[in-house]
Amino acid sequence: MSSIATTQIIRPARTLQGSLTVPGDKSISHRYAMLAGIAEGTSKLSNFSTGADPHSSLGCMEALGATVVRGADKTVEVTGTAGSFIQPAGALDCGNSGSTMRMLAGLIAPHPHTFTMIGDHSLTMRPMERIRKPLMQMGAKIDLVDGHAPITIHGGPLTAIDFDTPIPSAQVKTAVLFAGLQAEGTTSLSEAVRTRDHSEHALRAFGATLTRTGERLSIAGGQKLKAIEATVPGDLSSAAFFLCAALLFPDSNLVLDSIGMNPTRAALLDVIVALGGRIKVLQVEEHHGEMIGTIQVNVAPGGLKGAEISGALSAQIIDELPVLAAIAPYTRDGITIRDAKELRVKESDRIALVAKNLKAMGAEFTEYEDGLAIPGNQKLHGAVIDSGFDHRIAMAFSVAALRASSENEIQGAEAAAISFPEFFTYLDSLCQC
Ligand SMILES: O=C(O)C1=C[C@@H](OP(=O)(O)O)[C@@H](O)[C@H](O)C1
Ligand SMILES: C=C(OP(=O)(O)O)C(=O)O
Repeated sequence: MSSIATTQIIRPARTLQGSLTVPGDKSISHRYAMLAGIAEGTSKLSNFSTGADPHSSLGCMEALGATVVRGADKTVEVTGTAGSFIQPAGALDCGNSGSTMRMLAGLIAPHPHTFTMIGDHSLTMRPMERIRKPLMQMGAKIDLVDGHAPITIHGGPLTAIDFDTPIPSAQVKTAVLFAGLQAEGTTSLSEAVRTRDHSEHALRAFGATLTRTGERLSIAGGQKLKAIEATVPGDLSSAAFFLCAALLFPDSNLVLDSIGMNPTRAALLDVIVALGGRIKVLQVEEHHGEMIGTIQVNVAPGGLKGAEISGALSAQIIDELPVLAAIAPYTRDGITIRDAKELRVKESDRIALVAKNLKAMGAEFTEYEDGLAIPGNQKLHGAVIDSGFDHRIAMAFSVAALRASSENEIQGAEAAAISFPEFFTYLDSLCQC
């Protein structure tokens, strides 16, 4: 994050009421931006994410020869390169976005150019060997610096592989699928944990054929993509902050419309119900394979219970774990999170930062290498919160602050703009003091 540091004061609230339309899903926006950039024709994307990260992907597509027109009302038109990226004039700047760097690496590796991919300080600390390995197996020549960006890709023809993803990562899966789309032969892969399947839906929407046999996904190389018109569903990972905030007040009532409810992304809703939240699905429809719905959330009369989150579930709600940890002290039985070591290599070490900020607010907890155990029934006080310039930490602790006994100061609050620039405005309008 390079913008000017800002601090937000969050005061304790009494309730949360109202309805909300969150901006377009970050994961889907990345994929539509990239596939539109390689497709033939002009894709018209509505409700594109307002977060800085998917705009990093758009910027990279422009550098690779696509034309991008950003409309006023969250519409983006991308005229693609019909399968041929150009040699970019400079480095591809992925900003703060792991998704951009990892997924784009697979998309560009088959092209006969030399690419350099760079990112900000946080992105430069994140592991990139995980994409180098399968892409190298396909024949790509990729240089990293000690396992990290800057990444240099000496692009050229790739051949198909059979790949078993060792870590649950939709970004790695996507890098392999995007490379496989352009490789010689049929690439297949299987995942130990089934991660978000937006890439599979997006590839099909742009005209590619993908097959699934049991847990194995296959994609034949040499397929050409065609532009689409699409509306990006609202981002459930952004909505998560408001869903969890609503759980903190017995008389809250929140309606979320046009929200993405893809089953591989929606496990948070099951956790909320297990915790004692009530979710009513008011309407649901499908668009390009993605479920979009309207939901209403409030708290059941018994209040919030507790939850144990581990195994595949931790991978499926990895981005929502910080906010669940932040509300854990206010539950009755607490929340335990295990098998979430990946949190340590996100935009920050999210386990360490959650621990630091819970401690600052006076909470008790146990920190593990792969998670946290946070007892319930605790009273938290105001503190200075260190976001670590990590968007999800800034927003998670803004939610924790709503039930503290005094105001909290969120330092590095501008990080929210990475995925959800409107977050503080919406929080202000929905919360009643
Ligand atoms: O595919 C995606 O859009 C994402 C996958 C997850 O990362 P990993 O693939 O590293 O698990 C997630 O944390 C990230 O916010 C977005
Ligand atoms: C981890 C995240 O994103 P990325 O990996 O794309 O930086 C996130 O948004 O929480």
